[in-house]
Amino acid sequence: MNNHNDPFTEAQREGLYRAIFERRDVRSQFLPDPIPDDVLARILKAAHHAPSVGFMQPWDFIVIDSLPVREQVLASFDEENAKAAENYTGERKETYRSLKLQGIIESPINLCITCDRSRGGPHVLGRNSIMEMDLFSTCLAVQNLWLSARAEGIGVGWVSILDQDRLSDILQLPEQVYPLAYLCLGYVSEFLGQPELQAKGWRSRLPLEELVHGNGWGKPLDQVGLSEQLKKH
Ligand SMILES: Cc1cc2c(cc1C)N(C[C@H](O)[C@H](O)[C@H](O)COP(=O)(O)O)c1[nH]c(=O)[nH]c(=O)c1N2
Repeated sequence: MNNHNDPFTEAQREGLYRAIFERRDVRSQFLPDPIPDDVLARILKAAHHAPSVGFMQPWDFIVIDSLPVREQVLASFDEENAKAAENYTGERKETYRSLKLQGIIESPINLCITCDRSRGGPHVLGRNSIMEMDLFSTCLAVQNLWLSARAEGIGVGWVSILDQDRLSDILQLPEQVYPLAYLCLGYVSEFLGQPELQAKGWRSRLPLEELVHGNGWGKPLDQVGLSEQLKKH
């Protein structure tokens, strides 16, 4: 029975939280199986239903299955990744080099989600003071896609170790269109139980209770009940 708040049933809530907690960034576990068009259309629709500043909907979705295009993107990754490795030394550098940070060729589909910075004209409701709001909106489309893909059993990996201008050239983006997210999509052999970077000892999830503050940065949380609850999660 629904009340005015129309809460989800317990099973529906569990499904939503399952998508959130079991979503993973996938690089190594892609299977070559194609993603059926109806499934891809569903997750694109989920992305398109993200909130956006002034209902700007600044996103476009570039579906990439061409091997030559993906090889060009991979070449940019290889170059940028070699530069990134130079930020580390010793054991950390070896660990960095051992990490697999993209699945561009192994995944059956790559998807670039872009942000058209001029969509809807120069004055977008809600974007008068902070111009980056269109970029933030597009990130929400990415997250919607990522979560719905998980619910469909499809893994997504975000590849950001790329030269942005080169990516724009490869994808022939117009000047005002920003390549916000380059994603690899595909069915997977498994979803890891924890972030791969944590499993490989790179970095761990921070305790939530250390990240929640009361009435100002670094101030203790006076809400005692909340504080206790956060420690449990
Ligand atoms: C904006 C942005 C950019 C990137 C990522 C994520 C996001 C949000 N991540 C994935 C990232 O490493 C991953 O989300 C975290 O390690 C947490 O793991 P789970 O996503 O929970 O599996 C990521 N991973 C990777 O292998 N190569 C990459 O270039 C990037 N880039």
